[in-house]
Amino acid sequence: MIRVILTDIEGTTSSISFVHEVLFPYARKHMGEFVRDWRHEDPAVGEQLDVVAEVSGCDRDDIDQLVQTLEQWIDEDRKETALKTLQGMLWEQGYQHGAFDGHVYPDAAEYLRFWHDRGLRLYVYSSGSVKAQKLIFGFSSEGDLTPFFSGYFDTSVGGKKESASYRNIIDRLGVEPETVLFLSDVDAELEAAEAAGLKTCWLVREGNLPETDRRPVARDFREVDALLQRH
Ligand SMILES: CSCCC(=O)C(=O)COP(=O)(O)O
Ligand SMILES: [Mg+2]
Repeated sequence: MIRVILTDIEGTTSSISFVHEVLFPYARKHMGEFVRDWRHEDPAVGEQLDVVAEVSGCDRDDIDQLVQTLEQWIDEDRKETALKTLQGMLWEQGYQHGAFDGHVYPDAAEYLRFWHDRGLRLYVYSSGSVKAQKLIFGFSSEGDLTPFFSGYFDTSVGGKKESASYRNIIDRLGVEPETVLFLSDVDAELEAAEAAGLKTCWLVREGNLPETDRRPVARDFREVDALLQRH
């Protein structure tokens, strides 16, 4: 019996194109100005720059090199926690200034509400920081969806392709792994979740459905709901 839904964002609740064509370019454009303006004002920015220097081996005092590293990480779609934390901070300005709304598929919004109202507990697990997760759902094209979520997990629990991360989440939720359904568009994330004992469903929002009997596949959250009815 599924009691908890744990969902990915990019490619699952939200389009890949919104993340790659709106959020990442905004971060790429504003990163330099953001870290230069805020590194002395906000200790949290300085802390993340310490981590960037440590991970990359850059000189902590060379702000140009640090910015260049962050821009390169954005181009490479690196899931570095420090980058993701800084992105969350600067996207806040974009959402607040109305530069964009968070894209959420209408079917995702509809069924998140429906599952919440039916008593399922909903959580997010994304490489985007918890702040970025709350922003995309709080400023979403479908309205404020944050009241439906009971909690958020980012890469501070571990990478999404590592099964230990899912075991961490299960420990924190205090539930049996087989009562949790993890939704994602990435095969390797689903495999890691399955190795930790979670149930999974593969979201394929675009293109042909893969031929697989390894796990259920759904085009949208309506099809996920049909799967839930069978559990
Ligand atoms: C929280 S919106 C930004 C998403 C993001 O930065 C990202 O890397 C997407 O990762 P996901 O784990 O949601 O596929
Ligand atoms: Mg994804």
